[in-house]
Amino acid sequence: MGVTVTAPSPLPPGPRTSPLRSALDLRRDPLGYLRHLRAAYGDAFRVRIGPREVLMVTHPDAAREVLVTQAARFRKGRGIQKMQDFLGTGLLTAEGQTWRTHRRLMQPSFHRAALSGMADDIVQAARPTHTALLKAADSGVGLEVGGEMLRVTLRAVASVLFGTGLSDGELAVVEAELPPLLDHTASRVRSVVDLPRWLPTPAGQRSAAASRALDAIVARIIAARRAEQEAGTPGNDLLGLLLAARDEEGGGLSDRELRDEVMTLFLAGHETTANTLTFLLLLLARHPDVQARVQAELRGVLGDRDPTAADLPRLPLLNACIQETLRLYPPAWLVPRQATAPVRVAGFDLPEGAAVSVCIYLLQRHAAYWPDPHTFVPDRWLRGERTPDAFMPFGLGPRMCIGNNLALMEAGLIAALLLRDVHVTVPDGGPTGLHAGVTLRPDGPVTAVFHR
Ligand code: HEM
Repeated sequence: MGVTVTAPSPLPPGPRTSPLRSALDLRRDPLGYLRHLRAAYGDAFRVRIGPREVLMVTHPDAAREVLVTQAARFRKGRGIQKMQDFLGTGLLTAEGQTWRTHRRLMQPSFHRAALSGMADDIVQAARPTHTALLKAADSGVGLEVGGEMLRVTLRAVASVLFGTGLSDGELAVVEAELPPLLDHTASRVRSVVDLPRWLPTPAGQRSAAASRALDAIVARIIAARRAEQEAGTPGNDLLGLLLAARDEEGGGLSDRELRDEVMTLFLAGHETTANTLTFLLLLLARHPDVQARVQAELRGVLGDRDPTAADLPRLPLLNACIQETLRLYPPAWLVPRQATAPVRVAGFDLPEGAAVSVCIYLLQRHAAYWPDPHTFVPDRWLRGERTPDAFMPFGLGPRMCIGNNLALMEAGLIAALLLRDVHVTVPDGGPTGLHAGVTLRPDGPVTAVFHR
């Protein structure tokens, strides 16, 4: 009987710099450093991030190995696991059977047909921003777009989740309390040294108080909705659908599970979509010719009407601009994993426990897949020159974003409403650098001047 002996693969290539040097390079300019490493070592390379060596993957085939074909041999990276402090066990952080059960229960609520009924709520949630932009246009005063987009997507997620169930006072609490909580969560995810949770740091205490305030609101709404459901009127917002969701045995989500999922959807669906809209406005300001064509498209299809879900497929150029924005600036630019068994990725054998990250940012600018990879060319999508293999802003495989249709609908509706009536310019050109934290965003304020 023959024995097959597989030769051990070489170690992935990577710099021989000291951990300190690597930490400094990563801190100063993470994307520039990773770009430099790819140029020096190829599509898969080794880089030290904090205390760990990580295999960085920037090629679609290797990304598929990690996220699709061998997905069962990975769990989420350590950073994501730290989010459990605030999120509890929601879709983003759950693993194994718990994740499978929740994903199966929640998936139908995120199908396009279920979501299209929420389009009007999204447009209403964007109304205050629309008014703010018109006012800014009339006064000629600059407006910081990044903050405005965070506010509008927070209101949009709140309205999709709760419909009109959130009182104005509660919305104000959510608007005040959620951002610091999300920031604190993001900084815990990024931090290399974990302070114990019981250590009373000011940011920790602030976020614990915020968490309590939000919990009280979510608990009140869940209780009210359960009562309405028992009375036969569950409501068609996302919370109503989640409350009504049942698995094959007739089981649903408990109050605690619903709370964790609601917080997860706030976290996952808020800043990602806001950053997409901020980059979109910045890119259109830098490409006034494209912006003029987008506006002509919007006026042709909408006239003076508000956008609806049915309008979105009739706005090919706007959609192409959103896709091209997501290609150049994927908000979830890095997807980290940890191997739960020995695996082979990009031809390298990795032991159980190895850290692997898919760098969506570099992958979507891969020169073998995208001609002129660093340039904003929305028309490539209209000409059918897109390469679906090398485009994965929402990830791939079983853990792919559950909110992708919602995000595209939300970005499309908000952009259509705003750009129908105003032309955006960024007189100082806007920040040239990127902040690559948990999400990717411009590394400074984007101060826009609007014109009617
Ligand atoms: C442009 C906006 C968005 C982008 C770029 C984005 C991107 C992603 C990516 C790349 C993942 C996969 C992470 C991984 O595999 O580790 C993910 C997961 C997820 N996203 Fe999104 N997302 C966006 C908007 C949303 C929205 C609007 C929601 C819901 C309100 C949402 C909810 C989720 C959830 C719950 C997960 C975890 C899914 C699971 O593990 O089963 N996302 N997102």
